[in-house]
Amino acid sequence: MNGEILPIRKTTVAPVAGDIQFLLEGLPHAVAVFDGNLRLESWNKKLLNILDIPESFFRETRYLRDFLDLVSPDSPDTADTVSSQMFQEMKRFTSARDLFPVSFEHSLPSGRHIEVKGEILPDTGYILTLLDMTSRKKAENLEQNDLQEMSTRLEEINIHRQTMEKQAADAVQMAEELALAQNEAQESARRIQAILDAMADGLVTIDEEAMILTANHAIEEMFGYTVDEVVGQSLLFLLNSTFFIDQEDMIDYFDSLDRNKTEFKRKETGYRKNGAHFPVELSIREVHFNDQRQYTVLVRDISERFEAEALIRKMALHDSLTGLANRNLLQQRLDEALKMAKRLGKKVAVMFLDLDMFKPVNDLYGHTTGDRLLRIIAERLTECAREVDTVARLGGDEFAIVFTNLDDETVVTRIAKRILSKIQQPIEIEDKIHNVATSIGISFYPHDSRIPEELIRMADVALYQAKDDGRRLYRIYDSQMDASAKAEKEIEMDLSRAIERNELSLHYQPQLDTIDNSVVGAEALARWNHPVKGLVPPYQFIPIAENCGEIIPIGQWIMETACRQAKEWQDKGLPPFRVCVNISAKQFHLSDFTQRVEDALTRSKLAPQWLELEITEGMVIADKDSIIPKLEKLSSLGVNLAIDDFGTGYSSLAYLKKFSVHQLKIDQSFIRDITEDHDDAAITDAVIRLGHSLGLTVVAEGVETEEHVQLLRQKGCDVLQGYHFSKPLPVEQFEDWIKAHNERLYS
Ligand SMILES: Nc1nc2c(ncn2[C@@H]2O[C@H](COP(=O)(O)O[C@H]3[C@@H](O)[C@H](n4cnc5c(=O)[nH]c(N)nc54)O[C@@H]3COP(=O)(O)O)[C@@H](O)[C@H]2O)c(=O)[nH]1
Repeated sequence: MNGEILPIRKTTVAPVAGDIQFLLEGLPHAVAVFDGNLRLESWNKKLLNILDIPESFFRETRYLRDFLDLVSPDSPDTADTVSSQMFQEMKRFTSARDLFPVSFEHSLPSGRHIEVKGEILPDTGYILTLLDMTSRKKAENLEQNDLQEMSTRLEEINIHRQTMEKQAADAVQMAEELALAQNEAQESARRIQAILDAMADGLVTIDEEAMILTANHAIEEMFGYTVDEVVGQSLLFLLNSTFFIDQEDMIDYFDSLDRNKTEFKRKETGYRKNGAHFPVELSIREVHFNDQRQYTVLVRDISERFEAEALIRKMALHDSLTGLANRNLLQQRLDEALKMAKRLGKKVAVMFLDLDMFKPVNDLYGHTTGDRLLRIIAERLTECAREVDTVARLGGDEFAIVFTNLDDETVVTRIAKRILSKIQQPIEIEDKIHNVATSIGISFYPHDSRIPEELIRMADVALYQAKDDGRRLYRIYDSQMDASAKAEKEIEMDLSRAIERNELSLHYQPQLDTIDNSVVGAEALARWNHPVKGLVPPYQFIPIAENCGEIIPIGQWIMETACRQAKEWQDKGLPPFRVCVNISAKQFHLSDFTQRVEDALTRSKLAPQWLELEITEGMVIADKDSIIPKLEKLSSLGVNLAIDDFGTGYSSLAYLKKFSVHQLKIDQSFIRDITEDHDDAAITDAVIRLGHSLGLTVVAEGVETEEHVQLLRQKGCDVLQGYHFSKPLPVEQFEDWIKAHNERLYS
């Protein structure tokens, strides 16, 4: 009885052609059965669906060859694939005697992916089964980080599974019925066995003692045993069950099944001959034969579904790049930590972190480097935190940590200090050293709040404060921060609409040649006329715009407006002078920044030598090597480059030599007290000499008095700017000022 299905239930139904058809329709895959001459004998409807053919196709006599033509048309572009070669081979045969069993995967012209199986039938004939693997194939190709697609995949697998379950259940039932007629029709039974053997799911029948009576071919493939080795064993032989204690227990379980239900499902662990474990789903049905109770057990390998579900669970809670917890898991852990802290009278801390200088690394060296850097940061954070804490990546360069079970808050401040120093350690990626840092905000339960969402918000507010206070430091939340954070958020929102609402304008402050007092330049300074708050000074809104990224559109608007204005003045006949535009770090580090400058010049038709870009020392020092080509490109365009606020940063001669800059602007803090403070005077003197030794023009800003003018003239400073000449003025007033100045100068 090796591999055959035993008669299970007495029936009056005799196995006639209609039964075979019925059975074929119940199978989970498309089937075509051919006689010894490879002429189509029977088929099921799934064959029509999978091959996309109408029922009329079967009106004429069909042969195996016709099907192979449908599955793999002779086309040069498919001829190279293994499956196409296989089909070519099969097409050469004219009778079932020449054929051989096949099993391979193939992509249909329709895009469906199928598994093709061909088996020689016991007496004579051939059975071709086509299993639709499209959803499984799609699932194999899924990107790990595409959670959405994974969900779709699971849905597809589930639908596929449900369909298979239904079909398999039907098949089992039909097998039972048809098997009853074995004695009357051995021929049909053998055919049935062949068809059941073509099933992808394993099928065993067991007696009341849970001993295996029959098994189909899929059981062999699934477990690695031959049917002979399986038959006569307990069902437990195929399982590594943590549910069934022993054979007795299993028998009790079967006994206890609800007789009113037709089918029972259990998830179990399959146990292969080679010792490997794999998840299986058992669908158990009770049947009666000669007054004896027996069971059919359909065994489905659910490894794929199991893995997909596990992966989805993991992806739903973890960041795919770093493997850290994601926002969802962080929230879960925070909830748990708060519950535990409440019970045990402990404290909990929420820490928010935001990397400084990550964006330029990402922009300049690409996302691969950016990703590697983030992974290193994740490792460092994990090293700093304790085992019990949850380290999460919230997205981009934002991280968070939940500290649980704290006795006192100092543990967290100690860890914050450790993190600050650890993150600042240089990171080497592909022979390149990168320097990033982090700002940290912290809130505490129960001190700040008992509500998880509030604690998160407060840590975020504290983080903002840390950034405002100069970055690379940590701040602990206090309620004062809320008011300023709220105001800042409001400004952020309003700023995003400032351009379209026409609330921004530029004021211009003249720069004069020290020798002849002619106007050589005008610095464009942004002004924001807020509808409610009135005039908001740039030192208030520019840093916020930088923080929230709004500086990119605002900075672009400023550059375009200044270029247009300069050209307009030239067209009006004013003696030409440079228009100087402050460029923020975020703007400058844009990969297409030079293109943006070129576009502004093209659109305004301003010649490049009349545009000066003011950048700060910090901006260029942060990434010297990659900045040099950018500065060179700008310089080759003919645009002037000035280092703003010189003296307040690195003031390194070495970098100045390398950069194609044209001008140094001495910071106004040195000029203010230059007449009284010897140090300021000495620094100003040194900067002027340094600038000249490098062939640069030196500009002094913040010139407020005639004494300033005299002293700076004495020291050889080239250009002067400050309230002594004029405050920054709106366009019309600036025009009036310049006309009056020129009249005085040249009349
Ligand atoms: N990225 C951009 N930053 C900008 C832009 N416009 C302004 N800013 C930056 O905002 C800061 C404040 O600017 P503002 O209030 O306009 O102050 C400038 C001058 O008004 C002021 N100044 C000039 N002369 C004097 C003086 O004699 N005394 C005195 N007390 N202040 C004076 O100095 C500011 C110009 O500074 P700088 O840019 O360093 O040349 C300021 O940091 C601006 O950079 C913008 O469009 N984009």
